[in-house]
Amino acid sequence: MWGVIRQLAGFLRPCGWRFVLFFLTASVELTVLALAPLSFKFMIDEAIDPNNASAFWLILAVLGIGGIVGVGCGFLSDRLLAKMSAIVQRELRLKMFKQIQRLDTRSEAAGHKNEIVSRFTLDLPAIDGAMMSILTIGLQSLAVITISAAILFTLQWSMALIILAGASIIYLAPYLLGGRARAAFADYRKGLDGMAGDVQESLNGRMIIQGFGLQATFIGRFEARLKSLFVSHYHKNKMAASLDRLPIASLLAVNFTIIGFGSYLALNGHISLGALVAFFTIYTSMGNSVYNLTAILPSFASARVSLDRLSALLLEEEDVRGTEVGGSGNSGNGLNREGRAAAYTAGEQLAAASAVAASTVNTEAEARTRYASNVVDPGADCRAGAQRGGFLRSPSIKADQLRYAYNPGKTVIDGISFAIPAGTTAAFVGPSGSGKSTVLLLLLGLLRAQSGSLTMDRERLSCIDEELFRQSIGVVFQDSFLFRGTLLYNLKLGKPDASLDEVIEAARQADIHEFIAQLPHGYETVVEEDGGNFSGGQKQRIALARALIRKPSLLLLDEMTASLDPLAEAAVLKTIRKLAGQQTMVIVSHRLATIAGADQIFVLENGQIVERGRHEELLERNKLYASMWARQTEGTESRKYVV
Ligand SMILES: Nc1ncnc2c1ncn2[C@@H]1O[C@H](COP(=O)(O)OP(=O)(O)OP(=O)(O)O)[C@@H](O)[C@H]1O
Repeated sequence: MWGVIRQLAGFLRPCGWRFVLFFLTASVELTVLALAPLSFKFMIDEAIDPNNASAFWLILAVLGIGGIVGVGCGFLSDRLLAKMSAIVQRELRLKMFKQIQRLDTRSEAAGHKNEIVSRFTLDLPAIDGAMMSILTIGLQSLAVITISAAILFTLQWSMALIILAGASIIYLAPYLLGGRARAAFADYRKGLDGMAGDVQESLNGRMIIQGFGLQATFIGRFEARLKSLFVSHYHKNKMAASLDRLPIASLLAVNFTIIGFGSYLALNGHISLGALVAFFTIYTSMGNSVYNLTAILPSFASARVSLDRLSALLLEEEDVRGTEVGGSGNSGNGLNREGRAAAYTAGEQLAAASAVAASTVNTEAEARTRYASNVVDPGADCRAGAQRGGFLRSPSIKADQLRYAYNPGKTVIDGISFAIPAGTTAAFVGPSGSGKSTVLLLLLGLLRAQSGSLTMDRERLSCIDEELFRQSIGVVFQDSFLFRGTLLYNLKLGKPDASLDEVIEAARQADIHEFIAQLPHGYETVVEEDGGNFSGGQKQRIALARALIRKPSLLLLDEMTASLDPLAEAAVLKTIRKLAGQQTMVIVSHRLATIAGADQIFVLENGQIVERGRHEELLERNKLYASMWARQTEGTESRKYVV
């Protein structure tokens, strides 16, 4: 519980003066609330019993003024709390969103999209709920209990002692159940993630499900999911109810003891009637507070699980960066410096991630750190006064003994070396899984080689400012994702300050302007989810225009014609051919017709370059490339639409 409170307190840091003011106003309100029952003692013993009217009015006036001040402070603290909750959620949402932007594109965490989404929809609200509970019910109850306990001790110490002993018993059950409750909450949350994944998958794949008549299979699978979710749901509810019920039972036992013992003391003249009434009133409000505290325990257990899940994602990010830190140097490395700093801040804020998360995450973290310690530091000796910005002209590229493995022991890029002169077109081809896309991600700086060096214009990639570097390159992936918004919005993502003329010029270059111009809403046409209102070829050309609008000095194309029909492919290739020679271009493709006109072709097999040269040279060599070409052109007319 203290771990959760500590972490939540850390989140409140951005609230600054608001938190201090909240604490002050809440303290005034709570002191008034806790002292109010004492007025009964004074009213009975000082006013009613001795029949003293002036004491009566004085006590009433103090009570009234105290009430007004207390309520006023209460209103103010409510407003402050509302603002603080909104601030904390805004900060956490932003932090998480930033983390997602930095996630290694191929990391395991990035693959679990539903779990990431549920961090926003389930975990952040759970954390908000716990924070609100602590700052309202929790704070109020604690203040009332502390002040009441002090008053009770001054009124009658032996009864106060019994009450405190009773209060400890009330917390015993939740304490003992805590671990199991946490496990039950985590299990249920995981089940919900799985269910969300099923729903999303069945929506995404509905064409295949319906086309293959798989509805019954998927309903069956969902029923199986619901069956296990039912068990974890029931278990979670049972634990939450036990956390609720056991304290009530203990409270009743303590009540019984207090009523009996208090009345016995009054009966024998050990305490006054006023003191007895005050005692019971104070005890009742204290009992309520004790109960209220126990009632928020389930939200603690839930918040604990949510904090663990948040930490796991943030630490996952830190791990990935950790590999990069090892892999790309430290102080001299401009790339991702800001990202690492942010990851560290986030890591610090959630540093005290619970033992549960820490144990699972750390095992992997340790493995990665050990792995990363073997990594060469290519960023350690950036040239003094080196060009740190983006490229003004097309860069030359040189790779020397590049080596990369996603997982320790499984090398995917196995010591490759190549040189691509400025302004030329190079292609990486090879069988599926040979490492083509990995090379592209290395060139993009989205992955960092564990050893070897990669230079652009003789400057190490790790020395080049990441932001400026990305601004100078254009990239088109096989999945040419279009975002929600208009076509204009999607095209301008490549260059937010582009004028309409620039947009049209890029669209013309990508051979998509004519098509857009004849749409009823032209560039203002709204893109449906997943670009559903455009064909694959149209999406590819829109994506190409998005890349071209920034006039990139380096253009990277990853399997961009793989999912196109021959006609669409021919159109896109015509566009690419026009672009050849204008900038350095790297194309990754397993369709050789796409790249046959490239200045250099590198043939990858099992992460190694096994052949290199121009199309004709490779055909003459009559090895892997030639056999791939023969297989792809077998029975078809030789494809002419080459780069
Ligand atoms: N995130 C990842 N984690 C672990 N291994 C990965 C990951 N991504 C790719 N790999 C592995 O790395 C190897 C190279 O993958 P890559 O995607 O670079 O190949 P490719 O030549 O582009 O394949 P394809 O033509 O099928 O797209 C493959 O064996 C693949 O299974």
